[in-house]
Amino acid sequence: MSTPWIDACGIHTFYGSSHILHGIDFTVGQGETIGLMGRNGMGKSTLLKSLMGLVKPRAGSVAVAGRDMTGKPPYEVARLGIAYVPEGRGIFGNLSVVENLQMAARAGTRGQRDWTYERVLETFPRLKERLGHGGQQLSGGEQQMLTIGRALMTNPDVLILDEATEGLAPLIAREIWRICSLIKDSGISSVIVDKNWKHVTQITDRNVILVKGQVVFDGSSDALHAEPLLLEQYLGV
Ligand SMILES: Nc1ncnc2c1ncn2[C@@H]1O[C@H](COP(=O)(O)OP(=O)(O)OP(=O)(O)O)[C@@H](O)[C@H]1O
Repeated sequence: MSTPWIDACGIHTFYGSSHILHGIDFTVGQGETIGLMGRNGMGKSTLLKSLMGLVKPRAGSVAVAGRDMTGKPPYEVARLGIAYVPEGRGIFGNLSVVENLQMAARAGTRGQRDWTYERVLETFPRLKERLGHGGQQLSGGEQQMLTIGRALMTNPDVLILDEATEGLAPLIAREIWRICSLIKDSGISSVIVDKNWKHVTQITDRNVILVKGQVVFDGSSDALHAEPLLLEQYLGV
């Protein structure tokens, strides 16, 4: 089997004395699209931050592309091809759409430049109409498109999307799901956190559910659909 892009073992993460993640194993294989689910406060964002080096796990290890990155800073993790779109986004509001995209441009870890400025604009027609606008003039949905577009400009191997469609109008959310499918088809691995399990499982190969900082389910979308009681018990649907 090829080396996974991300391979985390036995992660324990704390905020002060609060023990949030209790020994999580989490892998992202090459070309895999993974849904990370669970109710509010179960530790999804904390897991993503632990993978990215934004929060330092107290125990366990994180390998990226076969290299031990445990405790390494976020920019080093990002340089190994992991693009992270945090909850609540984080574009540069005082820069235009063009500037936000162009400042992110770089080749990927294998020199790939599949995602060019032109391709990103083709993928996000709405952004194309707003090139000169400042980041802060965009709607929430457009800001989310811009953050995803910016992440793609780095030609990542893995795209991590926290709360992919949170707070977006249904039509815009649908557009984000369309883009997630395109990203999957392009061969980029992704980890998608979203409340809408129906949309998530339509495009994911594998789904991981967290309850109180532990993995309670790790399986295919078909396996999850076949167990409606799990959905009710773990996701409250
Ligand atoms: N910076 C922090 N300091 C202290 N506690 C925190 C911090 N960030 C999160 N927590 C707590 O850690 C737990 C897990 O939070 P986390 O954000 O990882 O959950 P989540 O599954 O992503 O949920 P949500 O969908 O609400 O973001 C929660 O109890 C939360 O209150």
